[in-house]
Parts: sequence; C-alpha cells; structure tokens
Amino acid sequence: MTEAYVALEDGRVLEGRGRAPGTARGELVFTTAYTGYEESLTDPSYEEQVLTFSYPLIGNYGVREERFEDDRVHPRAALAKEFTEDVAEWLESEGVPAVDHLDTREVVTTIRDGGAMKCGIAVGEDVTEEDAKEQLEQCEAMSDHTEIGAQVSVDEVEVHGEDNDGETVALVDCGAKGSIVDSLLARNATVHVLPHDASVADVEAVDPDVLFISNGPGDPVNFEQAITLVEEFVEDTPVAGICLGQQIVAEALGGTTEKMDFGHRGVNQPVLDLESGQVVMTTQNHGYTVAEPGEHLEITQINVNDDTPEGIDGIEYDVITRQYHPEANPGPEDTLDFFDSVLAMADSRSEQAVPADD
Ligand SMILES: NC(=O)CC[C@H](N)C(=O)O
Repeated sequence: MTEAYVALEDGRVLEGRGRAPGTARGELVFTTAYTGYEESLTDPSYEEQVLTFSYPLIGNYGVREERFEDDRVHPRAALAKEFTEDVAEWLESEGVPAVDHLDTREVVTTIRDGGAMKCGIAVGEDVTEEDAKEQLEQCEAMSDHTEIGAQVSVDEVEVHGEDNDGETVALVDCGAKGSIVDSLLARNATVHVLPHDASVADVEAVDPDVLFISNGPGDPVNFEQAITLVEEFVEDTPVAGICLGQQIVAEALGGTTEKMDFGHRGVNQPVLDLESGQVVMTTQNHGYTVAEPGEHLEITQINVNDDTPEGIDGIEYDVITRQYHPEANPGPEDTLDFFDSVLAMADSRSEQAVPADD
C-alpha cells in the first residue's frame, strides 16, 4: 500500500492510506457538507488549502463534470475517512494528493481547538514522514499568498449571455464559482467576467448596471484592485458581493476584516435576517470575516452560531452583499432570491438614469 503522511503544525504526523500520490502543503480546513464533494473540490475559494471532509464517505454518487464549479480541482490536497475509487481516480488524474483512512473526527477537533493550521502532505510508494514535514516547513500562511487572485481569475474578459436583454453585470472574478454566473444568466442578465485586476477603464467599457465582486480564496486585503474598483464606482453604480466579495466591499468602504479561528465551511450554517426575523440555512466556505462594517454599511443578517455578519447593505449607497453562498452548489437553495434582489437594485438604478421625456 502507498505511504501517506499528513504533518500538522502542532507537531503531529498522521498516517493514512494513500489514494492519489504527490506532495502538497496548505492551510488545513474542514467542511461538514455531507454532499457536494465535486462542487467543493472545484470551488476556487479552496485554492492553497487542504480540504478535510468530516462526512465519512466521499464519492458515493460518482464524479460528474456538470457538477463542477470550475475546470480544475482547487484544494492542494484532500483528506477523508473514505474516498470511493471514482474520487480517488479523479484526484489522481488532477495531480491532487488524497489521503483516507484518517480519523477525520480527530482532525476536525484539532482544527476547532487549535484553529486552521498549516500542514504538509506526502503520498507515494517511497515517501517518508520527513517529506511531509518538509512540505509543512515550506507552507506559507494564507494571508501571505498575495498573488492568489492571479491563480484563480480569468486572464481576459469573458462575456456570457450576450443575447439576454436583462441587466448588464460586471463580475470581477476573484475566483468566481460557475454557479454565480449561471444564477445571473438564469435571470436574463448579460455577465461580463473581468479579471481580478481589471482597471477602472475596463469596468467603464462594460458600463454595467451592477458591479459584482465574486467569491475567492485567501485574505481580502490581497485583492487591492477589486477594493479600488468598489471605491471608484460605488457612488454611481450599484455594488454586490458574495463571500470574499462582501469582505472586499467592507474593506473598500471603511470597514475592516479579520481571520476567524477556523471559519465556516458546510451546507447548514443558520443565518438570521435581522429585519424579518427569519432564519435560513446557507452554504458557507470562508476563513475571514467582516470585523467592522464601517460607517457606510449596515449589517442586515448575522450567523446564528457566532453572530458574525452574513448580510450587509449600503446606508447611502446601493450595496448588497452576502458572506454565504446564495448560489448553493453544494447546499440549500433557500437564498437564491439574493440574485433577484441584486438585479432589482441594478434595474432601479438604470431606470433612474433614463432622462425624463418632459
Ligand atoms: N468563499 C469565499 O469567497 C472565501 C472568502 C475568503 N477567501 C475567506 O476565506 O474568508
């Protein structure tokens, strides 16, 4: 059997069964999602992380490309109690190391007690504990990946739904999930997907009804240009954001963000809407959070478990953002109407812009 080692920042080295060979390093995180492994493994927000599945059997309904959120696997490695053959083969074909037969409950409690931590992985015929430890030594902290946007963004503008006659969306791709584009297209929008470092002129060329900042990996302060775009456009153009997008909007408008101990990753995170009193179930995948919204933004929704901000509105600007993933995939579709709200906000602004006849 192939050797497989996972070296943790707390000094321990776990031994498991090698399912896909290679060496890797990254921030060790866990998701409690019990379905949606294809979506999670192709979610660009997991770039530079090692994803542990707390649900014990991963792969029991196969691997189908139509469920992918992007064209490649993003976590640096994957850990589980048991991967099916389908998933192991898929990860091997993607060159992403995989280890199973691990006590994932122990991994989860370690992360919950010690916080998200660095790890090193070595899987293969001849690898040793030392190889995993060497990976760990070379592992950078999440916030030190300052160029992470370039790893996950489109290089050139892509236009989707050109023939749609709804709103025009400039989606700044900081690692956007495919389902965000799909959710907008399903509502008749035309979506211009712009690189993470798009210039003010690039956005002006689109003349969007809404500037939409996507989800994405790592520390929001590393997305300087997206922060600048929000600052530049917020007075005249409605702004929306999902996950990293919410954090970038807060950074742009006088708020602050911070790293959480171990983040929220799963498909049953309860969120309370402060105005309606309604609680919805949401999909989440984040390790940073808005700490202070600043004077231009107000918190409209909070996480029931830890009170962190989940929904934010502009006070004097047209802004709505969500920390969770309204597009689901994986997870519940309770909050898909976020996209209706974003497009209604865009529509009301474009109507105001039409000069009166008289
Ligand atoms: N899903 C996301 O957009 C993640 C946002 C950010 N990278 C975080 O970890 O908090």
